[in-house]
Amino acid sequence: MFKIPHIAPDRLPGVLRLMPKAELHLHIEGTLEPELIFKLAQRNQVQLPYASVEALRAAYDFKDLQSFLDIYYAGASVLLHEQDFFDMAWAYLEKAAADNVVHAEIFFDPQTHTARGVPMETVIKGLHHACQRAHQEFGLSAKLILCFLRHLSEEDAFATLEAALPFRHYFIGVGLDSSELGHPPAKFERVFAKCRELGLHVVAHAGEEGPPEYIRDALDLLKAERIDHGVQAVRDADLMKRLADERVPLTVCPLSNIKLCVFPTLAQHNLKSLLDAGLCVTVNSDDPAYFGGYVNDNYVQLFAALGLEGRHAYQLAFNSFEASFADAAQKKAWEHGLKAFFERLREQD
Ligand SMILES: Nc1ncnc2[nH]cnc12
Ligand SMILES: [Zn+2]
Repeated sequence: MFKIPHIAPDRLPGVLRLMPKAELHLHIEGTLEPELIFKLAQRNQVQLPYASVEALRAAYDFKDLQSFLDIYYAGASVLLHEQDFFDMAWAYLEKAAADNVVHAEIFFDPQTHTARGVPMETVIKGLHHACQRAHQEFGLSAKLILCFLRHLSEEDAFATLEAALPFRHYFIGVGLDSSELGHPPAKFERVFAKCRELGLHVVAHAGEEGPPEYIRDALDLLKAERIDHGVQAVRDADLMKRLADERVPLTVCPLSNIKLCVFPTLAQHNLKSLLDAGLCVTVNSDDPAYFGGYVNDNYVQLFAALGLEGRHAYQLAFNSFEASFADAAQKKAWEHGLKAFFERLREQD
């Protein structure tokens, strides 16, 4: 077994920031910073219901998932042209590269845009070109995952899939997001079956606010390969055992869970219990522009609040590569790089 060197607590934040990692739960529309929202609003002559960047930021005081989603969809209304989607994704990818993210699997919500008359092609090509450039400039591999909005109908999801098929080679999978309670996975069983037939990877948000049954249904009905959030699994011992036995990855988003009142404080977050139970947990930022931090902020604040150590850092980064949809050779290379990173820390001791 690879021996992780002890890292003094004061060195840990620096190590977490420098450590190579993958980000697997990131909504690109959730990276729109207020400054960019205002810039795009001006460029596209879109009227915003907030007087200033400060007034918009002051509204980021959420009581649950729905209160966040209402503002998040309003923020996305400034995106109209391919350049807008490029600019949004590029701003995120620059930050991700600075955070030593070597691989990102990025969610996008096409229905938020097509419902406003923005063509699917505009959305996907703008995002794709930013991903391509990040690979060229930073060596960061960035892949897209198309999410269906679960508060809309399955029929709408089918129409969205149809519209996206001409651009099939620009995205690697599909996901399910938006308002969870009252919109169980069963609602999307047929469209997910179709996506699997098309060879797309499938993931789903489940157990963020919703009950453990939604996680089980995401696995059994949608055949989800990863569960986004999944923190409510702790309420069901059988489900916990299954998630551990099958090593189903959970893409956990600590700062998101605090901002949306899933846990009262970071110190009360259950990520350590999930890790200790042997689950393949990963750390991610969800909607960093709204939740107060990008992926490294999630790592650093979580580690401080829960008293996590170097071995947890290694495990979480390792899990992020294991849980990714990259091919086996690529995963091996990243895992090798991660080990080399921790070996170098030992030499510096
Ligand atoms: N945390 C989240 N849960 C569900 N849908 C989302 N869309 C963007 N962020 C989300
Ligand atoms: Zn999410």
